Amino acid sequence: MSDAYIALADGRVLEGRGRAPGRTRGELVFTTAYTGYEESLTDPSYEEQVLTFSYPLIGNYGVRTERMESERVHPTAAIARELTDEVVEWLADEGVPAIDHVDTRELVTSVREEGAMRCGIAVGDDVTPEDAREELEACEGMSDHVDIGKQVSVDRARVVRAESGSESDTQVALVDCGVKGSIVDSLVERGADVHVLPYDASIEDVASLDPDVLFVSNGPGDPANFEAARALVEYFVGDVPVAGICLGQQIVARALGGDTEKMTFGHRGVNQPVRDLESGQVVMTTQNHGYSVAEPGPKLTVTQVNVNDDTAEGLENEELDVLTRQYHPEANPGPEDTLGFFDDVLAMTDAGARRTVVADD
Ligand SMILES: NC(=O)CC[C@H](N)C(=O)O
Repeated sequence: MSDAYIALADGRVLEGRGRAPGRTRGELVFTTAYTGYEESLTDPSYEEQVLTFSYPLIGNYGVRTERMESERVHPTAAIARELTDEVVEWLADEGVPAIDHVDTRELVTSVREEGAMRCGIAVGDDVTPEDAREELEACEGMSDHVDIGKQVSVDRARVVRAESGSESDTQVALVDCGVKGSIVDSLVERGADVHVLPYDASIEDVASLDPDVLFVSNGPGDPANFEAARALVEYFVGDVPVAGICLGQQIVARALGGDTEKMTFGHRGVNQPVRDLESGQVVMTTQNHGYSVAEPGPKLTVTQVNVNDDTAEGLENEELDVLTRQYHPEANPGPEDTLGFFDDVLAMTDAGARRTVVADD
């Protein structure tokens, strides 16, 4: 008898070793990241997903709060070949079921062949395969989580200032659809004040800030379920520079007449190659997404593509001041090739343009 079961939507039930107890469900996905498990486990984009690590040994560096991207663990469960006791303790404290001694190669190849799939998890001394199957039956598809933004966004607006007590000449209105802390940090470190707004902020909420940039964050689920953020982009584009990361890119594309689609198993890892179409340069990027921009629409140009599958990694409209990335330029975890994105975003603001003129003189 095992004490941990994973019931897959394809009908199979896998056994493992129970490390942290509980029953749950979610969309089964995998990351190939070999570093940054604290960042991944606290990335709000993993809400409602069961995260399998393809790297076999997770937890070697302990549990470091300074590496966390939010205040809690977001995947509903964690699976690895081997989890350290320290990571297991953290997950157990957070009430997040954890399983190891699983053949993660089998899980990963199943997801690779059949796509991200719903699964049910049951961990504990007296659980049965039937418990995991019950969880699976109750599991909704990712697109059915129509108000997933509410689960991960701030309840009310808050501001993070570059310098406490004084106002920066760059005010960013950041729509928090489940933002990673290091995205806010990346903007603040570059001198911007960041107003973190709820995912369903209104046009009036944004207008009252008179922002220099409208920034749509990363986040979980289907971009089609973020109607309020889409409406903000549609309203402000052309008057205010617009930027977005990951879910943000998808929302911006949808707002400007483009379309998104679900990928088979997505991109999750820290070595996804991306080519810039103008320079030809390839950079290594961190990624975590299951949807992609299938159609950029009439106003956006695809400026960067994924080398593996040609999906859109960067969108731009220079005249309208729109700049987005599908990958995670904040690189937490991951290679830092792409941090310049934040400089490029801030260069779209009036203050940024003034700085460029001074630098050019
Ligand atoms: N990291 C993200 O922002 C993920 C975006 C979206 N939820 C997707 O899976 O494609």
